[in-house]
Amino acid sequence: MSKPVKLSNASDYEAFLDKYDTFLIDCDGVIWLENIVIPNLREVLSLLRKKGKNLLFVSNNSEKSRKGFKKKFEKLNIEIYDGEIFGSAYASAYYLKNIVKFPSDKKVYVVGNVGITEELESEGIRFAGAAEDVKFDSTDWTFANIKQDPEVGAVLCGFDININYLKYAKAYTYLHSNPECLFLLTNDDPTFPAGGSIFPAGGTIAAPLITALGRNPDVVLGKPNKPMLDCIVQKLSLNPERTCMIGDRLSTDILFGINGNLGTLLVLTGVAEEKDILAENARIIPDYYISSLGDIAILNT
Ligand SMILES: O=C(O)[C@H](O)[C@H](O)COP(=O)(O)O
Ligand SMILES: [Mg+2]
Repeated sequence: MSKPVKLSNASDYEAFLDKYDTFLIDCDGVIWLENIVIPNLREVLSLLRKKGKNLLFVSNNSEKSRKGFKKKFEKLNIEIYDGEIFGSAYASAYYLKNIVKFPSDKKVYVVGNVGITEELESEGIRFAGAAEDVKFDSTDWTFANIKQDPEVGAVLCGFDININYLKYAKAYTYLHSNPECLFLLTNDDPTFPAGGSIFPAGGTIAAPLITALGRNPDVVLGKPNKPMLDCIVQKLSLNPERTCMIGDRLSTDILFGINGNLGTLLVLTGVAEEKDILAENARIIPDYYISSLGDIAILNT
């Protein structure tokens, strides 16, 4: 397997940028770590814009809708425009509406937060669960109180900071009692970087359901999976040869780029480390890697 090329000086950066017109840029671990912007990232993004590059921010983070992401970009003072964000919550809503053609008389039961429900709303898809099942009194708990909504035709599971047993119990009953009920995950990342460490990510939330049901989800939307790429390709006309995926995780971002025949650049500011790609048994290898996307800012001087 060929070794990745390390980008480490101004001429490497120039040659790399010249190869591509469009950059699909991951967020957590590339642009920011939680609420801390990676050093010099703003400058690099404005350099890419000055060079006329197309930018699309492609994140598996389902906590935020496009609206929520836009607010975060603005709060962190990072330039952003409508149509430049594609998150896994939006991919899920887009997929249900345009690929599944989810019936308007059905609802999606959501194990997740406002990012998912805002995107379902934006695509006109009805839902249950999410915020309405956050608070319940466990002292009065009885399984007899788990009532099924007959309109639920899919369960969509993403990152959920308010996950609880009630949500699992409801999601399970929909999926167990109705083999037609679709089981979707926004993404299946095992971990994500934040606060100087890594933490369980959106992909861990569905694990109890998978165990209880004894089956995997029907579709996982986020990177590296094809549905996310199909949704992006259906919306924008991309020339894979002139498009590069930039990310911090091999099993999602870099594999996504490889699966889509895109160029790939791994940054070392998030989950993956240099040893992961240089090891003899490394399986997912980017075309390029760089310590930080912020390093490219030296081209501004
Ligand atoms: O499950 C999650 O929420 C993800 O691990 C995470 O936030 C990934 O976001 P990305 O790196 O794709 O922006
Ligand atoms: Mg990331």
